[in-house]
Parts: sequence; structure tokens; C-alpha cells
Amino acid sequence: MQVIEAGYAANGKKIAIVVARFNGFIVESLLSGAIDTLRRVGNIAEQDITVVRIPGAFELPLAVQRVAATKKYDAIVAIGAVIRGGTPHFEYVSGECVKGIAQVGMQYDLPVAFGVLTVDSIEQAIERAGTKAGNKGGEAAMSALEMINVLAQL
Ligand SMILES: Nc1c(NC[C@H](O)[C@H](O)[C@H](O)CO)[nH]c(=O)[nH]c1=O
Ligand SMILES: CC(=O)[C@@H](O)COP(=O)(O)O
Repeated sequence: MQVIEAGYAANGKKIAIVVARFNGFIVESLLSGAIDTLRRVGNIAEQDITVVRIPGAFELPLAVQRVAATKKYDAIVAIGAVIRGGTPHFEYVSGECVKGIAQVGMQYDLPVAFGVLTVDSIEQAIERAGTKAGNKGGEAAMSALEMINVLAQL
């Protein structure tokens, strides 16, 4: 049996983090977790991390696509926080966001990690931005690092 798997160290690789600014106090924690993970776990140098800031999660697919098209990066981490309100708007924003981001990864054969919270409440968002449910930004960064190394073996 052959098993292809990899770790997280990715010295010298270049990572872009595309951050949707909406719900800023949440996304800044997600961003911090992603950067910390890239630096401490991935051994990614600070100068090899690029942060791109955009308005909201709905704009993430276009921005991620434009970053992928530069061919400058070995992976992209998409960061955002979509928090359900009182209308169906949540479904449309989160649905288009995840669909668009997934398409970019396949279109450009590039690891694009989904670090976008899609939650029902601010409390759920806080839990996933670095408290009892971990930091989903850091988890997305871990995924990006591992995918760089796994895809390199395929
Ligand atoms: N409600 C949330 C949004 N809404 C804004 C959209 O993402 C978009 O910027 C706007 O519709 C203009 O095109 N964005 C989030 O990231 N999170 C939300 O909870
Ligand atoms: C995810 C959203 O767009 C949401 O925050 C908007 O809130 P509302 O549905 O109350 O307009």
C-alpha cells in the first residue's frame, strides 16, 4: 500500500491571505491565527506572507481568483466571517463565497483554504475565532500548508 501524506513545514513558500473586512473584530482574530500558524508551524518568513483586504465575503471569490492569476503564490488562505442575521442574505453571501472560492482552487490547481466562518451567532463566531472552538483562521492556514506539500508529491 502506498500512502501519500505530508507535514506543515513549507520554508520559502509564498502565501497570500485574502481577508474580508466585514465583522472586523472577528476576522482580525482569524487573520492573526492564520499568520501565527504560517510563521510558527509552516516556517513561512514574514516577507513571504501577503495580506489582501477586501470589503466582504461576497467579494472573496473575485479577489482570490485575481490573486491566483498572478501565479506568485503557492497557496491562498481566504478569511472572513459571515454571521446570520434576520433575513436570507446569509445564505446568498455564504453560498456564493464557498462556491466561488472552491472553483478558484480547482481552476488554478492551487491550494485555496477556506477560513471563512459561516455561523448563526456572534457567540459562535467568537468561539471559532480563538476561544473554545479553536481558531479557524489558523486551521485554514494548516490546511494550506499541508496541501502545498501533498500536491507536491502527486
Ligand atoms: N453580512 C455579511 C457580509 N455582507 C457583505 C457582503 O459580503 C458584500 O460585501 C456586500 O454584499 C457588497 O457586495 N459580508 C461578510 O463578510 N459577512 C457578513 O456577515
Ligand atoms: C450575512 C448577512 O448578510 C447578515 O449579516 C445580514 O444581516 P440581515 O440578514 O439581518 O440583513
